Amino acid sequence: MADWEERWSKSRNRVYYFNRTTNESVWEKPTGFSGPPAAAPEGKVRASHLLVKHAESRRPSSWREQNITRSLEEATAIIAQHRAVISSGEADFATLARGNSDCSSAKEGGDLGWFGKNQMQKPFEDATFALKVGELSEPVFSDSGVHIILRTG
Ligand SMILES: O=C(O)CN(Cc1ccccc1)C(=O)c1nc(-c2ccccc2)[nH]c1C(=O)O
Repeated sequence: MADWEERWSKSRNRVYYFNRTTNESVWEKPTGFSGPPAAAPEGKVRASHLLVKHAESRRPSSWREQNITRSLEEATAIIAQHRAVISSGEADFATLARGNSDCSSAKEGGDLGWFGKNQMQKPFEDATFALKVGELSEPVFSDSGVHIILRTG
């Protein structure tokens, strides 16, 4: 198990796991993986996010809810509540994102992998690049909805 290492797939723009002993590559994190994180690709950051959509979102629909009607104000209050729970250590980011994020990345605990400039919406990019690794953003507003972002790499 200790032979696994995290690597970066440029073609798929996401991490994968390589076993140095068996030369096997897998997309899913092997259970018990505790190797060093992939080295940061030049000029890129890694982040997870929790997205709460609202009626004015560009696409007010998600895996969680077919037709999202909450208001921007309600979404902001929900995001603030999630932020408080994460900041208090009551729940971990990935667990909360997995169950509550309106983004398809919820399935990965909110992980978006590594990305560089000009890949994400500007408010999202600016907020992420302003974070230190391990830091949690304030609520961020984009065309998708309201986010909290955890910079992880
Ligand atoms: O799917 C759409 O038409 C609207 N989008 C994607 C989107 C939203 C704005 C601009 C470009 C693409 C979203 O609503 C969306 N945005 C995100 C997103 C936003 C910022 C960073 C990462 C993901 N996820 C989703 C999603 O459904 O899963």
